[in-house]
Amino acid sequence: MLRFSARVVVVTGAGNGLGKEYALGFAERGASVVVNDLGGSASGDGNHSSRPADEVVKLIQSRGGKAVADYHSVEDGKAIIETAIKNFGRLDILVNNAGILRDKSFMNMTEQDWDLVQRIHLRAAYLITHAAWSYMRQQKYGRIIFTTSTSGLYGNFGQANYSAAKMGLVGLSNTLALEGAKYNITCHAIAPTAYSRLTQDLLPPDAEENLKPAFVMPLVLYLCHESCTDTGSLFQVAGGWIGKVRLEKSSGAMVRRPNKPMTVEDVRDNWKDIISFATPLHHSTQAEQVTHLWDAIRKMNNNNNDDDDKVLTQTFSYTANQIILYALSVGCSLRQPNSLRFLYENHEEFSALPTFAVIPAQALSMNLISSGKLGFDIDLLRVLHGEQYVELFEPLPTSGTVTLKGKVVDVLDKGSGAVLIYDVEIFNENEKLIALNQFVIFSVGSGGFGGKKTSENQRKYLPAPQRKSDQICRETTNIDQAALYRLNGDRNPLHIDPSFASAAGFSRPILHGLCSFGYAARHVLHTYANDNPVLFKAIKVRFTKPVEPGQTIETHMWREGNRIFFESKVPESNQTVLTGGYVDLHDVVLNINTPGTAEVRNK
Ligand SMILES: CCCCCCC[C@@H](O)CC(=O)SCCNC(=O)CCNC(=O)[C@H](O)C(C)(C)COP(=O)(O)OP(=O)(O)OC[C@H]1O[C@@H](n2cnc3c(N)ncnc32)[C@H](O)[C@@H]1OP(=O)(O)O
Repeated sequence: MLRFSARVVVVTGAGNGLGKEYALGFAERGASVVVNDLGGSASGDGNHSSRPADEVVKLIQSRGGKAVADYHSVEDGKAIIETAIKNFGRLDILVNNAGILRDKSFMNMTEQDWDLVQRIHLRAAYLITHAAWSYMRQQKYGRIIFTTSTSGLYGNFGQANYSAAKMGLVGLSNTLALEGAKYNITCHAIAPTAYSRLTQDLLPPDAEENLKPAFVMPLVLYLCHESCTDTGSLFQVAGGWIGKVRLEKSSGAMVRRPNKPMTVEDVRDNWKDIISFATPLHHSTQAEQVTHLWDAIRKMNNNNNDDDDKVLTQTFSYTANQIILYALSVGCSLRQPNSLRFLYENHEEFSALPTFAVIPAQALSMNLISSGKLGFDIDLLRVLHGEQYVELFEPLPTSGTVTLKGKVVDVLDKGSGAVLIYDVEIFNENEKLIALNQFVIFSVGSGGFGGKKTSENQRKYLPAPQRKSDQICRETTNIDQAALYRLNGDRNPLHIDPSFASAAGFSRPILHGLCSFGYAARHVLHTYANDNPVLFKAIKVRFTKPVEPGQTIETHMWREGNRIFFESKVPESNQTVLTGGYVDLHDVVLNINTPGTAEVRNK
């Protein structure tokens, strides 16, 4: 049982409804409670009375609990906090609950209606929280709840003043969560719906039974318990249902073009992308949204290099056939029910596997070698695929013509070899950037030329967490896997010709790195996204050892939020072949209920 012994709680507006329920709940679990209530009317007009607060205090005391009444207006926030300090010597929890309504259509709303609601909800929450803050900071502990409303989140006719004040509280809670973090002060906003004197005229007849304040109280108590260290969240809660609410942003569009004036027509022409939620973004911190913005600006500015003779541009056309061939070549099979969408062009959700993005990009790689833009000659006998990064900005089209722009990012001297890093961007028919690839190619024995050793432009691979993997997916490749995969366009003889493979130092032809990459990506997508390609955002991996066709790829996965770390092993050789891998998802949809269960789909 979660207890609040030795904790001191202030609940504002605790004479009735939700506030009363919170006060009773805290007291029952051992807290000392300041029951604040001015005893005013729902509109804030008329006389005040000490009765509501006194009755709640009496009820608590009759049940053996500890409580004192406080009759100050929430506008006297400091005085309410002093009641807690004077009576109980400290303050741990503040529940901002008091409120009034002055509902009127916006047309008829007076300045007084507006100001009073702002004062009681927003300004008073500032005043009382500010008074509590210094105590909480000093003792390095605090739990704060702000009461927002679905009227603010979704709007509500006749509540312009209330909606505005309630959304103000969400912003206040978000920022205080950040400022309080290092002092162990957590802040949350809740949007409750409950039957009370404030809402009785607005709710349907069966609301009293189904929307009891008692169905909101347990969430507030849990958020205020010392064991709950989450902070900065917004919850909707009513009738026993609780859900977290977050902001969602469309993936949007960079409508500005390098060195061109930005016009109204640019906005009109990109409107579909600006408002499309096909691949929504969820930024949980300011830093995430700033990074996203600057990435978009940087990408746009980089496109300025169109005339740069280092950029290789070409188009690539494909049909559903290539989408299906690719899916088959990285292990998709009708044995897996969810794979039909990748294998059948008439399936209603026919889609490209997200890692299909490497196929157009690979076509450009081959031309890069012959274009002279590398600045040096490549010997296919020496090159091995070293690392790969793919990021999608929207799902790949299932047919059409895309434009590719490839550019060498850096050449590194690694001693035992040279490392070539190049980016390939993919644009759709509307010239929108839809995918980014970064290839890292290792040229064995070409190092020692005195070049730089690292590049800040190289996408970093990331080590897996130091714990046993959360999930494992295992699949055996076919002896003809490379023979099939090469039909996608990478006709490097290393993958089919025994004498070429032998000259390159291998006992037999090896699998394309991008083929094992496709398998591992499928494993993650299957396990954490229910094979839904729309949830895919980005992937990075390093190829550490070759895989031979016919061997098994066993992918170990660790989930950290929406990032899935992974490594792949080949049990037959007992070697780790892919390391430092991660897949970023827009959202996680777990496919396997029991953590750690191996999903075996041997052919
Ligand atoms: C434009 C051209 C287009 C051509 C496209 C053709 C693409 C395809 O057809 C080719 C393929 O698909 S090949 C198949 C897939 N790849 C493989 O099998 C490679 C497996 N990896 C290896 O064998 C070794 O890691 C190996 C050999 C890569 C490196 O091993 P070592 O030499 O033992 O290196 P090590 O001593 O471990 O490290 C030395 C420095 O190199 C860095 N490094 C290591 N592995 C790397 C890798 N995979 N990618 C990038 N860098 C890598 C290390 O970090 C180290 O650098 P530092 O000293 O700075 O830490």
